[in-house]
Amino acid sequence: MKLQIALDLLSTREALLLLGKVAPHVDIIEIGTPLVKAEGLAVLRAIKTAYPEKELFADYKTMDAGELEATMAFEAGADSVGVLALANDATIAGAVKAGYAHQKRVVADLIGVPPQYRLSRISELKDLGVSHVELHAGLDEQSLPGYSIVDLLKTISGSVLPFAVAGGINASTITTVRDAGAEIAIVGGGIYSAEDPQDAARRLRNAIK
Ligand SMILES: O=C(CO)[C@H](O)[C@H](O)COP(=O)(O)O
Repeated sequence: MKLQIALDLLSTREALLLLGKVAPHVDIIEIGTPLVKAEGLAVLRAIKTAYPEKELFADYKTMDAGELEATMAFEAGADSVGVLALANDATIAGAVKAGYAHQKRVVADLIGVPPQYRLSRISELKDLGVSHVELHAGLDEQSLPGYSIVDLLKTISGSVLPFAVAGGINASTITTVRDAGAEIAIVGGGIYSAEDPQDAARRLRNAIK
């Protein structure tokens, strides 16, 4: 299983400072939605220039104009881009078309898809040419009473596509995510909010070695 850091920060400077500490421990660098909203395409270019050997994921959460937004991200250096699974099929198909054109990856983010529809939506996404999905409890959902990553993981069992997982993963839950069959564990706050982000990233890496 790969480890992806979600840079849900507000400036390129903060992102580069954090990566200076944690990059050796992660496989994929995610430009988080707040960061790309704050800094635009320039942050993709800056991070890809600084870390050309790392896979770069742009968390666009695209809901419309799939081909255009995916193309923008790919041309700025992203290796993969996120489109919302809730988007219209035409949006998904547009993003997939851009992925083929650039030989890069489109990830459909299941955030907001009700649990009972997740598996059927994944089958439809597969038919649309999507190769990977993200099982995702967003920051707001995680803050609700009773949120449990174990319950979240139950809803992906039987997926016909490889999946990443995001939803407040930390060093004590990452092995559960791996054991559920995830291809990628995405960690944001578990690293950037830790007292010692370098140590947090190292412990996450060691847990899944
Ligand atoms: O996309 C996101 C929120 O919408 C986050 O990047 C994702 O949830 C990972 O962060 P965390 O580990 O803090 O949940």
